[in-house]
This record gives sequence, structure tokens and C-alpha cells, in this order.
Amino acid sequence: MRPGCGQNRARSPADPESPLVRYVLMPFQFAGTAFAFALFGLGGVIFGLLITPVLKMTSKSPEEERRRARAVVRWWFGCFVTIITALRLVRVEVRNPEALMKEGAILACSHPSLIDVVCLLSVVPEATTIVKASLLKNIFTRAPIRAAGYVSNAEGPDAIEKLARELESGTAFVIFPEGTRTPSEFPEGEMPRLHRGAAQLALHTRRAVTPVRITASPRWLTKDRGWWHLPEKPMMLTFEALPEIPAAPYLDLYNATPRLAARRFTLALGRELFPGIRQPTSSDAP
Ligand SMILES: CCCCCCCCCCCCCCCC(=O)OC[C@@H](O)COP(=O)(O)O
Repeated sequence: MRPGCGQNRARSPADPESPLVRYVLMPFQFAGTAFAFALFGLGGVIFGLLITPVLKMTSKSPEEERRRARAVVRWWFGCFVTIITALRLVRVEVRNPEALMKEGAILACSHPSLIDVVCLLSVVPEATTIVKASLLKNIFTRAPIRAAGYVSNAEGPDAIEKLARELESGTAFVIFPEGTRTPSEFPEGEMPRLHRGAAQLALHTRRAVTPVRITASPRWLTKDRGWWHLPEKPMMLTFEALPEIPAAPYLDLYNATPRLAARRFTLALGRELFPGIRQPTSSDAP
């Protein structure tokens, strides 16, 4: 037996990792991805021109309008994931979907790829999220974001109350505590510094946070490389909801020093999202 032949197993012609399939597929993947992104943006424009007015005219309340807008976004994101999966660029594994379906859950996630948020919002039944303020100025994304009532990261403390009401009504909240995509490499072996919004919301509402460890391999649609750097084999995107971090053990501290409680809570979250990676130094300073 040749050494290492376990790793170099013969590939069937249909194997998406075989070089032949890769070279035949690549032009289709390239064109298909460009098409899917164009479709994504076009969807955002059509949303503003057609869907928003229709939702306004046919919904009985602003809540219903928002719920239906979220359903449209969810469906559209599902279509996008289907296209990208059909192009053999991504494979999705959701380890415990039931944890993502829970009403009123705070889902705090790592963010290895631009597409993980699209995938997650296509899975969670009724969800809100925080978006970069710039997306509210972008003509391709602003209409659906407004209609779906997603929260801008430029909003102040009022957002906490708004989100607390949403959680109360059963809406889940998807948040990426890094505030940006997870870097390809951790500088100096330290995990990124996490924002404390998820912890603050959990402590304010006395709810648990569900850490959702999202991993991607090989990485694609990262912050440092354009979408045209297609992955050599389908990116395996894995979603794993971990045991909830309850708010209760932090509430006494929260009543005395809210900032410190939020910091400690966030450290616990970081340990779950990035196991074995060192916390940023001085992040537990009072
Ligand atoms: C016909 C239906 C049309 C629907 C069109 C959908 C377009 C809606 C856009 C919703 C945006 C989803 C939320 C994204 C959250 C967000 O803010 O993502 C930014 C980060 O990931 C990346 O940040 P960075 O790594 O710093 O670039």
C-alpha cells in the first residue's frame, strides 16, 4: 500500500473535490456566484419598489408588515443558499436546528463568512438582527432592512428596549458579537474583542444567551478576500448551538456593577465561541 493513500483516495468523477470537476465547474461557479449576488441586490431594489408598497397596503398592522417582510427576506435568503449550494461552493450542516428554532432566543454567533448570516436568517423562523449602519444607506439593502425592522449598529441604548419587546413577542435575535467577520487568523493568538451588546440584552431581559459556534472550512467570503477567490472545495459551513449561558449567575453583579457583569458574561460567551483561543488581554479589567 502506498504511504498516505488513505488521504489520497481515488476520487469519483462526480466528487466536487476532484480536480477535473473543479476545472469544469469553476466557470459555472464564477458566473453563478456573480449572478446570485446580482440577483440578491436586484431583490433588494425590487423589495423597495414593489414589495414594500404591497406589504404596506395589505398588512393590518406595522407588526404584521414587519413579520411578512422578514418572511420574504427569509425566503429570499433560502433561495440564495440553495443557488450557492447547487453550485457546489458551500455545504451547510446545522447540528441542532431545534436550538435555533426556539422563540425569543438570543443567538450570539461567530461570523467566519458573509454567507453565514444569510444562511442563519434563512433557518431561524422569525428573527431580527443588527446590521451595519452602511447597509441602511445602500440602495440594494436598505428597503428590506427597513421593512424587516432590523436594528442599525449606530442605534443607541433605545435599541435594548426595542429588542426586549421583540424577544418578549417570541422573535429571536441574531447577533455577531465581533461586529464584523471573524478574521482568518487571530492576531497574536488572541480571539477578537467582543462587543457586549448580547450580554447587556441578556442581563437586561434576564434571558440566556445561546452561543452559536459557526465554523467554515475552507474559508470563503471573508473580509480580507473578494468573492471571486472561490474555495478549492465546497466550504463546509457548520452551525452548532451550544448550551445556553444563563443570566442568573450574573444578576447580583449586574445590579451592583452592570458593566462588569456584562464583561464577565461576554468572557464566558467568548470561551464558548472560540474554545482554546486566548481572551484579549485586559478584557476583564473592571
Ligand atoms: C425579494 C427579497 C429581497 C431581499 C433582499 C435581502 C437584502 C437584505 C439584507 C439584509 C442584511 C442582513 C444582515 C447582515 C448583517 C450585517 O451587518 O452584516 C455585515 C457583516 O456580515 C459583515 O460585516 P463586515 O465583516 O464588517 O463587512
